[in-house]
Amino acid sequence: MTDYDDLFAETAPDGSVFADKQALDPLQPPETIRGRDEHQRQLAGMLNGVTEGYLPPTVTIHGPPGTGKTVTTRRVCQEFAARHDSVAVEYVNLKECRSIFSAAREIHLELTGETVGAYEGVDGAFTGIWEALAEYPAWTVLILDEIDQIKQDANYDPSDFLYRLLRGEGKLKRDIQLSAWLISNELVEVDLRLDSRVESAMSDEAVFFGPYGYAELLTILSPRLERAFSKGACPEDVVKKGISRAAHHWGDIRKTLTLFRHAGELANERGLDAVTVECLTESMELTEKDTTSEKLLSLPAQHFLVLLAAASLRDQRTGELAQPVTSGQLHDTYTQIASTDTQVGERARREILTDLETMGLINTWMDSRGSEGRVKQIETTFDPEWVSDVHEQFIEETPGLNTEP
Ligand SMILES: Nc1ncnc2c1ncn2[C@@H]1O[C@H](COP(=O)(O)OP(=O)(O)OP(=O)(O)O)[C@@H](O)[C@H]1O
Repeated sequence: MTDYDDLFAETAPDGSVFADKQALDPLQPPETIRGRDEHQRQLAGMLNGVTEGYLPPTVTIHGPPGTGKTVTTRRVCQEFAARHDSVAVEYVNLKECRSIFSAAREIHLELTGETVGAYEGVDGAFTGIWEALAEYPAWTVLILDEIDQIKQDANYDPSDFLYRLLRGEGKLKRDIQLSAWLISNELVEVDLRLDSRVESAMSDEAVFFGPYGYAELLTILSPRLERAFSKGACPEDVVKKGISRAAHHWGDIRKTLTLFRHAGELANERGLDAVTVECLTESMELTEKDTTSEKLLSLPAQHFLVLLAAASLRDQRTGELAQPVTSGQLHDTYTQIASTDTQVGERARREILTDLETMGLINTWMDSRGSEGRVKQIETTFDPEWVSDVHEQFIEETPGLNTEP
């Protein structure tokens, strides 16, 4: 029988470097938005358009992961709405939405609390959304996070989707203005000129969030690190070194928080009183692998298969994974690993490669091969073994996906 006193005593943290580990959780909302003053000014300026009777129909907030797009946008909008009765803000995360219908259904659910049946279709969802908005204040900002996910629907066209969403206001008896704020890693090009009421020059605005630099990461992280670690357990030189490396390699706050969490865990495992530069160096690799694996596991199935094909070819002599691979080699490997009923054509694969490059997972370039002409080369931006490492888990989490061993 288990002796629980012993069990809990043995597993209790002993002399941990952490005082409040939760402070390193990226999901923890920060008390204050730091290091994004210019962006907050830009967003506030747009919201203040309300006082002049104008909000842009769409605003694209774009930039690489972990650069504070969501947290800054939500905070500025909420604070503005709290000061203006005529303004409402709604936030919808579309990260699970792989189709136009699921996106429309998610927005409907957020605004009404009710689920739209599949039989009601996209039109039914839009109608429900507009019925709900009829009860809203004169100005509504609808924040649509991770809108790039809908791209997986081959019929998705951002201009058409937003046109359908925004033009609904014309159907209302009373005047209400809807402004869609789109958060995405890429710039979403929206052209609402289909609608003669919207002047193209005024139709959309874009705000870019670049990777964080050293000074910004330091201002954002200092209070969190102070809370997270016991006094003296994360010395100043380690903090500076960690932040400098994180700024140089990523500029991503989420990865930087993970970097310090792993470094602290390594220090604990080794019975140290404080995090050392060695812990940090090892944590860099762990963090890179962790965050990349997470990204790989959230890829759409075909994207994963194409990446797997780019990272599965072994050098016959050394047994090492071959990098880079040519597009011809990728094609051969892809047709071997993807079962016939799941394979997509060459054009779709080319588009997927472009997506993977935008996501920062691969680099591609053209090489001149004399008589063979120009050949496309493809290389992963990380250790290619990591794709095989998550292969099994990916299959388990993706029902219906068949791959050959
Ligand atoms: N300027 C900031 N001030 C304070 N905390 C921040 C700031 N930027 C980011 N954070 C912290 O980092 C977390 C992640 O930021 P956020 O989700 O806004 O990034 P993002 O750019 O939207 O990322 P993604 O594109 O991956 O969704 C936030 O929940 C917050 O805890």
